[in-house]
Amino acid sequence: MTRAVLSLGSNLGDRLAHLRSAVAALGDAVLVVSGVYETPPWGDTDQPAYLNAVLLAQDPAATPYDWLERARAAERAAGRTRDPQRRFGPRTLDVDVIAVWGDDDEPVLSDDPELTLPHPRAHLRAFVLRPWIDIQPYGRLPGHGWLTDLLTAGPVAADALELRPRPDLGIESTA
Ligand SMILES: Nc1ncnc2c1ncn2[C@@H]1O[C@H](COP(=O)(O)OP(=O)(O)OP(=O)(O)O)[C@@H](O)[C@H]1O
Ligand SMILES: Nc1nc2c(c(=O)[nH]1)N=C(CO)CN2
Repeated sequence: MTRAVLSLGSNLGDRLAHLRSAVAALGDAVLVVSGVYETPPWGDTDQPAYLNAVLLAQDPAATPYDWLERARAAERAAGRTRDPQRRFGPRTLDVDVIAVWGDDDEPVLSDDPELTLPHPRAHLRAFVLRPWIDIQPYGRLPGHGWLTDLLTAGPVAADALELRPRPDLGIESTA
C-alpha cells in the first residue's frame, strides 16, 4: 500500500512540539505537511483549543495496518496522555489515519473497528478537511466526495469559519 493521509492534533502541553514530533517520527515517508491551524475543540467542547495539521505520506511497503502502527508509535513518542474516560477529550497527540490508497491508486475501504477506512468522522471535521485542502486542493475523501464540497456544507462550514490559520507556526522543522 502506498499513500496515506494522516491527521495530527494536540491540545495539551507544547502543542507545536507534539505535532513536529509526529512528523519526525514518520520520517522519510512524509511527502508534504499542511499549515498549522488553531481550532476550537470538536465533540467535547470543555477543553483547550487544538493545533491541527494534516500530512500526506508514502511508503510502497506499508500496509494500512502499518500506517496505524506508525500513527500509534508517533503518539507514544510524544508521550501521549489522555483520559480514557473521555471519548473526545484532551490529549498531547492524536494521529488518525484518514484514508489510504493502494498501489492501483484505489482507496482502501475497511469497517474493522481497529482500523476503519476512511476514518468514520473525517467528513464531519473541519479541522481535518481544511488543512487537507492546503496540500490537496482537488482532493476527495473516499466515499464522501470533494474536500471543498464537504468543507462548505452544513455544520462543517460553520466550524470552518472558527479555524485560525497559524502561519507563524511552522511544522516541517524538527529543530
Ligand atoms: N482510521 C483510524 N485511525 C486511527 N484509529 C482508528 C481508525 N479506525 C479505527 N481506529 C481505532 O480507534 C481507536 C481509538 O482511537 P483514538 O484513541 O485515536 O480515538 P479518539 O481520538 O478518541 O477518537 P477519533 O478517532 O474520533 O479521533 C484506536 O484504538 C484505533 O484502533
Ligand atoms: N479541534 C479539534 N477537536 C478535537 C480533536 C482535534 O484534533 N481537533 N480531536 C479529538 C479527538 O477525538 C476531539 N476533538
